[in-house]
Amino acid sequence: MADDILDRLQATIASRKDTGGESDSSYTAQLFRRGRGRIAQKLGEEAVETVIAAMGDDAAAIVPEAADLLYHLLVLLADAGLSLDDVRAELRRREGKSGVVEKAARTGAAGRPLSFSPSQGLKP
Ligand SMILES: N=c1c2ncn([C@@H]3O[C@H](COP(=O)(O)OP(=O)(O)OP(=O)(O)O)[C@@H](O)[C@H]3O)c2ncn1[C@@H]1O[C@H](COP(=O)(O)O)[C@@H](O)[C@H]1O
Repeated sequence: MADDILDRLQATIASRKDTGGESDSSYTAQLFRRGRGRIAQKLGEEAVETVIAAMGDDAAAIVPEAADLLYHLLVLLADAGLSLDDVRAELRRREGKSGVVEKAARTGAAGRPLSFSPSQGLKP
């Protein structure tokens, strides 16, 4: 059995997908049955609940919301035929590359904040 809880959870989710989403007693199977739109909607709800918890005073309240978020993200990845390894590979590709430098290369804005004027909108 995998050491890491995320790997074990991913394996459980994959096994629910393999059953063809038939089990009534499995929330994961129900999600697969309802399809990508429902899974994405639940992920969005859990993200909003995480944000709401983050805006409160109780840091510990973020933890269960983060767990809901990660669980639903793993279901979404599985539904799309992807896995944590795909995300790990992307994170490895980014490793050591500053987010500020990456953004500057993408926008040409050298990390400067955008300015706003009513006539011209947002400009770097
Ligand atoms: N980690 C989780 C997990 N986190 C959250 N959830 C479910 O996600 C749902 C979260 O949705 P909400 O908070 O909006 O609650 P809700 O109102 O009941 O949800 P909806 O009716 O709106 O869908 C709840 O039903 C939770 O029980 C999870 N369900 C399952 N797992 C893991 O998945 C495994 C397999 O679960 P089953 O597929 O149910 O056997 C379990 O052993 C756990 O390890």
